[in-house]
Amino acid sequence: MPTEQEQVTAVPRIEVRDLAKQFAVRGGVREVVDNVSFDVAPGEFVSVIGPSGCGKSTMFNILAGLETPTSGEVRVDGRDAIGHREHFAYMPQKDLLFPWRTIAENAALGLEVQGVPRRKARAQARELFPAFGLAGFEDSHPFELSGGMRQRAALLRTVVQGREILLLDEPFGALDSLTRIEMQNWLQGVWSDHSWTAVLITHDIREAVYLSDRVIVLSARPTRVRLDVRIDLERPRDLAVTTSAEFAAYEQQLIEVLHDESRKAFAQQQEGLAS
Ligand SMILES: Nc1ncnc2c1ncn2[C@@H]1O[C@H](COP(=O)(O)OP(=O)(O)OP(=O)(O)O)[C@@H](O)[C@H]1O
Repeated sequence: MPTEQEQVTAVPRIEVRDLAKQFAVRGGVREVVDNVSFDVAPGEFVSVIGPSGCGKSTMFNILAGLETPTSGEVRVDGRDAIGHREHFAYMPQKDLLFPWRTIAENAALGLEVQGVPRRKARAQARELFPAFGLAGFEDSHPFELSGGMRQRAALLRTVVQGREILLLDEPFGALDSLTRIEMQNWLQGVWSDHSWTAVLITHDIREAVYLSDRVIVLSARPTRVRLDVRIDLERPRDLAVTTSAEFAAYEQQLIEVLHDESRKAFAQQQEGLAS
């Protein structure tokens, strides 16, 4: 455990400062992100929740270097990261594996694109198969795997490229509830084994509390940080913690704020429809 002094002086892994994003739309501009600021410490697991359409994916695209902000800063390990794509291992909602490639071939693809020779890339990817629960499936094709396994293979493909900050955009949204719980437990395990820093977008408050050190609630559009809550539940966590009074209190606090913002977002959408 770092000392209190080390925690105070450590450079945050990710610094987001006064981030704003507007899109040009017919008849004007659409303000989507409005002065969002937060830090993520090295090794921290932070979840981001917010009403539908508030700007979560836009913010993630800026972090991932896929979109440039209108103003504000993103720094990774103290350095400007705007427009840089190399820092983040991205786990999307859909696995995006190539159906005609084997899992090992899919997993090595990112390395091969970076110029690593094919044999070396595949050997490097294969080393991670056991930790990702994929041992024995190296030569299978995506259609032979379950949804959860395909998601793990997609994450393996980005992690093997040495990107140690995970950006997880609702990665379990399409999975059935039992597989989802298995994946949450698996993610908790690999996250702590590898000391990754992780930022997760989710609509599931229970998932956010269960996995996170902190949960950030974003407001309705244009989005701002409405609440930033530290989750002080002991780790490692197991399912029993989800029935505790502390867990329920966190859920309640987050649900109230999220519902308040969702009502505003819904009203905005109604106004938009009426105008
Ligand atoms: N390229 C674009 N041009 C114009 N508007 C955009 C563009 N990209 C996103 N938006 C708008 O920005 C807003 C936020 O979209 P975004 O996808 O970031 O929200 P979200 O919080 O991720 O939504 P959800 O929770 O439903 O996935 C939406 O109103 C969307 O229409």
